[in-house]
Amino acid sequence: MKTIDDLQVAGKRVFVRADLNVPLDGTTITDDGRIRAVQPTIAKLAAAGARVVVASHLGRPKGAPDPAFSLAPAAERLGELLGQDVAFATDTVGESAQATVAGLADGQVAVLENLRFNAGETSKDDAERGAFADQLAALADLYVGDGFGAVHRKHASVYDLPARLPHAAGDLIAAEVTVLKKLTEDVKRPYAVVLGGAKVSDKLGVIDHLLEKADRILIGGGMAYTFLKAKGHEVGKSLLQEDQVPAVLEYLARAEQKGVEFVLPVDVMVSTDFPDLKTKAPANPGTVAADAIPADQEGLDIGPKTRELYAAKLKDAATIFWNGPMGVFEHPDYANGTKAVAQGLLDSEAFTVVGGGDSAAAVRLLGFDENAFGHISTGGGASLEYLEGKTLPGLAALED
Ligand SMILES: Nc1ncnc2c1ncn2[C@@H]1O[C@H](COP(=O)(O)OP(=O)(O)O)[C@@H](O)[C@H]1O
Ligand SMILES: O=C(OP(=O)(O)O)[C@H](O)COP(=O)(O)O
Repeated sequence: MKTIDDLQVAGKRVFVRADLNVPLDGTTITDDGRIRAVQPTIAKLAAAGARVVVASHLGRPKGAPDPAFSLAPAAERLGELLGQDVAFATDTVGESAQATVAGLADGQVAVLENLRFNAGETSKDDAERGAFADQLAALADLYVGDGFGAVHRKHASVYDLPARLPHAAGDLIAAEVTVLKKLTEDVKRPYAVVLGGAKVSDKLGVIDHLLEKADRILIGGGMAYTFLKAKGHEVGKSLLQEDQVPAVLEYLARAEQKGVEFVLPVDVMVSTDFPDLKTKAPANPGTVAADAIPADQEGLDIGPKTRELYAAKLKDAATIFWNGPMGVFEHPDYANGTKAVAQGLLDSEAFTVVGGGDSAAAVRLLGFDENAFGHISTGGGASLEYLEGKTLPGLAALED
């Protein structure tokens, strides 16, 4: 893979595919970690005289403009971090984008509006994605892939665009791959993996591979309820991926055969209603045994006994990989499980890797020192699929 140092960027329009998918409260960025992570690449290109065109997705809009998912706040924050004005195009490939890019002088930076406001970005149809990639390619001379959090997506800006322009990997992708590679080669044991979060259907599949690698797999977050259901327990209104129950049963059986330890919640925090994340009004959750979730309740965090159990299961690990919060950490009443796991990583002697936009944000928002962890990856699904040994579209596309 070429790096940006291999490119002649002075005077050129350089398209940087970043992952600026940051958590927002309205238009306020609650954690800017992903912007800080890619800022050095953008600063380096600008300092070398490039006209930098930054593009990203944010959230999952449905292929059409939606102001709730605008990248305008991210563009503003990027400008603050760079200490220079950053232009913002109010569309991605239309008149505003074309005029904004045409107006860039050497060393200046622009951010385009959310790539996913265009159906072509995420289309499964090669021709539709290709047509959108052609429009993006018209805005640039060179391509730098540095959105590590999205390299597992076969999307136009990640996969099709680099085939149309001379390309290189940015410094963030290079750094992420260097650390994650270590976990695929020589892993110190016991190797514990903690999985949680809300993107359950995306992430359940990686367990298939982890069963060949990990010694211990701890399950929390929204993912836990599909496991509890597979164990024959009712899960009330909790997140459930019913169609994955047979796969989970197979994982549990294979783990037993292989001597891989699956650790599931023994108790959970529940409520009849999803908490108000805006006002953070007290939610007064109840605590119930994991096999006794009432039909009208939703599991929103691991319970106190599970917190202790998970801390104990992490204590003697030599390597820990963690993706996905243990609960709805954005509300203080459901943050304790995520806090306990973060603390569990720090209390171990292990080499620790935390992956994922929300997991990394949770660590910082809950007051932990990010430098105390071995590595904080900007990608959750991306790092899991990398560890799986899969060919990631956004990395394959950067190869020569
Ligand atoms: N039990 C649960 N029910 C619903 N949502 C949950 C639950 N546990 C965690 N979450 C949510 O999961 C989200 C993060 O999931 P995900 O995007 O998969 O993680 P990451 O970005 O770290 O890869 C958080 O917004 C959190 O509120
Ligand atoms: O947040 C992201 O992934 P993550 O939650 O796995 O860390 C990336 O920005 C990818 O977003 P997507 O899962 O909507 O494609």
